[in-house]
Amino acid sequence: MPTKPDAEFRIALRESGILTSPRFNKGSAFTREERAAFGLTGRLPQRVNTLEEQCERAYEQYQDAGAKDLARSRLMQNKFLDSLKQQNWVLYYGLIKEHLGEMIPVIYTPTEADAIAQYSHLFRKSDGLFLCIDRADSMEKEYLAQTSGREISLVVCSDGGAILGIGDQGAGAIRISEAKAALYTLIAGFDPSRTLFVDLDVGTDNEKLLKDPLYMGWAEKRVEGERYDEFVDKFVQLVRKHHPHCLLHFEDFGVANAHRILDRYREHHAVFNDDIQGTGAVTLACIMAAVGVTKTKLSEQRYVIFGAGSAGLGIVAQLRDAITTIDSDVSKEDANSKFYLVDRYGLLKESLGSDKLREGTEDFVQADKEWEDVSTNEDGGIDLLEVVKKVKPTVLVGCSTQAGAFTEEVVKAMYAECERPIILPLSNPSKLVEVSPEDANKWTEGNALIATGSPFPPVKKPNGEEYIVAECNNALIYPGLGFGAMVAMSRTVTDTMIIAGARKLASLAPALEDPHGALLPPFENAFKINTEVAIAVAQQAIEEGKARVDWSKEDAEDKVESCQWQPFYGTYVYDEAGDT
Ligand SMILES: NC(=O)C1=CN([C@@H]2O[C@H](COP(=O)(O)OP(=O)(O)OC[C@H]3O[C@@H](n4cnc5c(N)ncnc54)[C@H](O)[C@@H]3O)[C@@H](O)[C@H]2O)C=CC1
Ligand SMILES: CC(=O)C(=O)O
Ligand SMILES: [Mg+2]
Repeated sequence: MPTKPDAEFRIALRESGILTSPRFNKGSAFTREERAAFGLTGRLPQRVNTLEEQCERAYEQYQDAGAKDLARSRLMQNKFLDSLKQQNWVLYYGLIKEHLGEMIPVIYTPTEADAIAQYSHLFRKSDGLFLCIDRADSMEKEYLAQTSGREISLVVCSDGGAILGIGDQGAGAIRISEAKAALYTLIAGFDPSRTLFVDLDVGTDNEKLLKDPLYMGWAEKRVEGERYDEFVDKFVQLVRKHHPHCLLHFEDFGVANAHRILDRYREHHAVFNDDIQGTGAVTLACIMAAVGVTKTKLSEQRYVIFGAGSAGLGIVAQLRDAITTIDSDVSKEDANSKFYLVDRYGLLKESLGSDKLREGTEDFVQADKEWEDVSTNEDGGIDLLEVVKKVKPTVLVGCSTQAGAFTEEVVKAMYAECERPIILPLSNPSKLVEVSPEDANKWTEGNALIATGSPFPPVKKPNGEEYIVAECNNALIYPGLGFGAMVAMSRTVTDTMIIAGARKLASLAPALEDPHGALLPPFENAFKINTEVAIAVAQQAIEEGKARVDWSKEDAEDKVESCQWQPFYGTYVYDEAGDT
């Protein structure tokens, strides 16, 4: 039947049935009334588009498909893999598993950062659950519409407040939740049909997005304070009510919200903040491997952490706890004194005052009188270079989003006092790295022990040997941490469970066998590594009495391996009463 603009169709399809019908799908053009009538409200981002707007977006994508530059062509590979995932999970995961080292940078950092920044322009089809603060009253209905009848063992959510190093990306949050969930499947074996990824849309303060007519999220300023907390709490309680045993993973919340939310729920529920705890764990493993090379102890290092946000504070907490638990003769106060934190106002010191000193930094704030002899900048702050000169750090970690902040002067000042400096520029994506591995290697005459947050090619030592730069990214460990907690049905995710996972990862570092080797194993081996991490975490949960299972530590290996989903087809038999 020819269609007129005002033609009416009576359609029996609903929910994913209509979204996957090429004949009847309207995507983001479904009106609010249609979304309600066809069970689509939580399945689409907030904005309703016209066909003209959809054509504008599609035409941009069509033009991009012909682009020749590397970043654009990587983005096209990312889109290709997306569409493969929408068609066939086994093929998608099977393909990436076979080319893990090559494709992780395409589905994750750095390319995913570009895909997120352009989410509203690249949008084709929605996956995942979109919960908007503007519709908080219907949250349970929308949640159940996507989850009822499904067993959910993992929920990954983000409010988009601080995605990777690219800041507030509003509704682009759905993509970081999706990417992190996909890595759980790929690297640890979470069954994708039991995972849910969520955008908690509370608005955005990103002016570019707010002004963009194609922006797909709720185009209002970010809601903070009580209303925000109530919205997040409503969501957490919903997950606890309907899926009490599932792991709830928080990703890329802004720093203030990230810590508050984690602290609010960590004692009562299996929640995990990847930027705080996952980054802490992988960095701990990396530094454990590095001190293995320098034949020193964690407690013998002096640490300068540049960027005291979610990642920086997570790293400090994890290292401090590891120092006191591994070197048991070190008190918490002694351990605290080994850390020097530098943020946007310079060294964290008392005189910055409470408005510039974030909650959670109290243990590491320096007394001004210890720093009287050090020159200050025009704002009275103490810059990184001065801190490095005075502290003579053995470990320098960057999680500041400030590209190039580890200048030649900073790196050389560190090297002047430390034969094998441990330099970890962890900011993502690659373009935000605090120092390129190539420069760090050159400025230390090949003596630095280096790892980065995003993948980098090997560097050449002065003797011509190649040095593999490890990728110190939480994705190398969070899938195994979460899988171990899930298999053990752990009530909570404790710091000691995380340390158990980090110790396992550190024990697999190539640098332990060969001091010229990488500080962490490569992503190509991520599945095997995370299986071992998961076993260690499940065993620790049992030992601590957190597990809710009737099997013992010795069974952990079998239990973990038997629960892992892997991309195999199997044989299908037609059965009208079948359960899928
Ligand atoms: N490699 C990994 O596994 C991970 C890396 N990251 C990366 O670390 C970076 C920070 O992430 P989050 O901690 O989540 O963000 P965040 O926003 O919580 O923290 C960033 C911190 O850097 C500080 N900062 C900004 N400008 C600065 C300057 N000029 N000098 C010193 N400090 C400055 C901010 O005040 C803030 O405290 C991002 O690039 C992110 O991609 C984050 C998590 C994991
Ligand atoms: C790796 C990660 O979680 C981040 O950059 O935010
Ligand atoms: Mg993150």
